[in-house]
Amino acid sequence: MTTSSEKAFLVIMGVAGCGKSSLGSRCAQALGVPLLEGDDFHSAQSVKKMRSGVPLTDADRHSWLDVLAKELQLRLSTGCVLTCSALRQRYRDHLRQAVPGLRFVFLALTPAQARERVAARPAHLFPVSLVASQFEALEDPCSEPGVLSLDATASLESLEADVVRWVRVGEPDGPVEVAP
Ligand SMILES: Nc1ncnc2c1ncn2[C@@H]1O[C@H](COP(=O)(O)OP(=O)(O)O)[C@@H](O)[C@H]1O
Ligand SMILES: O=C(O)[C@H](O)[C@@H](O)[C@H](O)[C@H](O)COP(=O)(O)O
Repeated sequence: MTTSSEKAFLVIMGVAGCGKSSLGSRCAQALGVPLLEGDDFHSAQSVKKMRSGVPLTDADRHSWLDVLAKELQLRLSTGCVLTCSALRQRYRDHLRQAVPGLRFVFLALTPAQARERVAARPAHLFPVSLVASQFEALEDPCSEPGVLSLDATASLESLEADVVRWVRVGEPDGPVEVAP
């Protein structure tokens, strides 16, 4: 349970287009904690790679996660909501090392739904051709502790309400699935 003296620390995770930024900003506001947009911390080289349709490697993501871990540690006294793809378990563990007990909200959707959403925002750095590689990298976090798995196609209002309830009311042992 998160009490008023204990600040919320959450990562909103999932593939490109799942709604991390949209839900993250709402949750940060609702929970009264700062928002950290993980994409703002990619290196120029990684941004260039993604823009040109080349998926990031573990090594690209390792240095990015190092930066994000430091940014999380700078917010230990305030809590925060971080948006970060965090596709593999080792990436999530990297962030957990910075903030023990860090919680993850996983926005689940199908490859077709992700492609449709990414294709609808052509000015964005992430091309639709890379969506398949996101699903290849994705390791389902549902067996890990402190994970709330949500249907990314639910309304943002209901997703926000589910997250706020989870943070404020507490979590049972193990992952939680909330129906849309
Ligand atoms: N729950 C939702 N229902 C409908 N559309 C959504 C939802 N969440 C996000 N979107 C839309 O999907 C697209 C991708 O959302 P975004 O928040 O940028 O995802 P991400 O940060 O994971 O790439 C945006 O056009 C956004 O408006
Ligand atoms: O690990 C990765 O491959 C990247 O983090 C990747 O997921 C990308 O940065 C975003 O997903 C694109 O930006 P959006 O998340 O805003 O779509």
